[in-house]
Amino acid sequence: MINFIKCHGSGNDFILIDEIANSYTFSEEERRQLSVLLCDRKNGVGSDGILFVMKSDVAEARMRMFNSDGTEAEMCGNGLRCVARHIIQSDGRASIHIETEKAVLAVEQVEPIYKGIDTFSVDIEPVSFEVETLPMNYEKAEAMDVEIPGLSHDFTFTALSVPNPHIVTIVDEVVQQDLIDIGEKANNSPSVFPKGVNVSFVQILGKNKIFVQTFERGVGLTNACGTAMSASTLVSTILGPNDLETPIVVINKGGLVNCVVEKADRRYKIQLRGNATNVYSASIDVNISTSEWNWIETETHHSEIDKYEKLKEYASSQI
Ligand SMILES: N[C@@H](CCC[C@H](N)C(=O)O)C(=O)O
Repeated sequence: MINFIKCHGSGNDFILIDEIANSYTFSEEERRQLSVLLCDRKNGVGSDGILFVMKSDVAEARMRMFNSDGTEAEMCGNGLRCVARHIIQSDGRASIHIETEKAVLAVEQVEPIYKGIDTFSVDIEPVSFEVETLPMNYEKAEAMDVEIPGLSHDFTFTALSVPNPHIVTIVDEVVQQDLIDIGEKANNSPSVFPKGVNVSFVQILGKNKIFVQTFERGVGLTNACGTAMSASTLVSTILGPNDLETPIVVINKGGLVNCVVEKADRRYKIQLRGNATNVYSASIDVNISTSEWNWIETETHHSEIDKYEKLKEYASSQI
């Protein structure tokens, strides 16, 4: 039997499995198989990924994030807010640390970004523009606002890791089919992106206000991607009209978040602030070896869902 919480950050939805509270001990292969089985939107529970909450020797907890195709990501910004909420609400402290694959990150509960929405802030770092950190094979050490050979002649991209890999382009209008085409091409170009890449289109809506949509590595088109919105805020601060140290409103298909970019010496740090909404809690019976599973029990969190709908309505009125 597996207990989990179905949650989302900006409509980027996850199955959160607390391995500590439930004393689960999955093998690496089981985590991969569970992700493919349960994230499937047709025959599974349906989600963009699984968040495994594990013990940490250096922080209050450790987060591991698996995409719906079973690959593991270095980081997940929307997922980290959901894990932050989960640990903060059981721990009782409003400000803690969570270990991720590349860094131990500060997370905290902050002022609501919209009325009635419990809001969590997570640090997104380390940030690097060196192409080898994605990794990306390119003729120069950095790829800043350039055409990427083989991808498209119509768009210029900036490559960065936060620390998962991203390429970001600023467009006049987001054309979803272009994003899908480029996302698929980039993720089928191992000679350029040996570990794949998240691809984002950014539309500048005004000063300190952007719209972002992302084709995620290991998933495809999602409602929102937290690390992508952070990377897009940084790129549109360097190349566009956004201010440093100011909450940038980032509208997405699933709602909105705020991102704040800080610069110290030549290093950037981004804070991502937004919802972490629990949709339902569930128990399922799973046989990983036969890929069979059944619902045992679910409890829907109606009032959270209703409050989030209001934020979503407001966000879509802002595009
Ligand atoms: N949606 C996530 C990122 C999930 C991982 C990504 N698909 C990758 O493989 O890097 C977020 O909110 O950051």
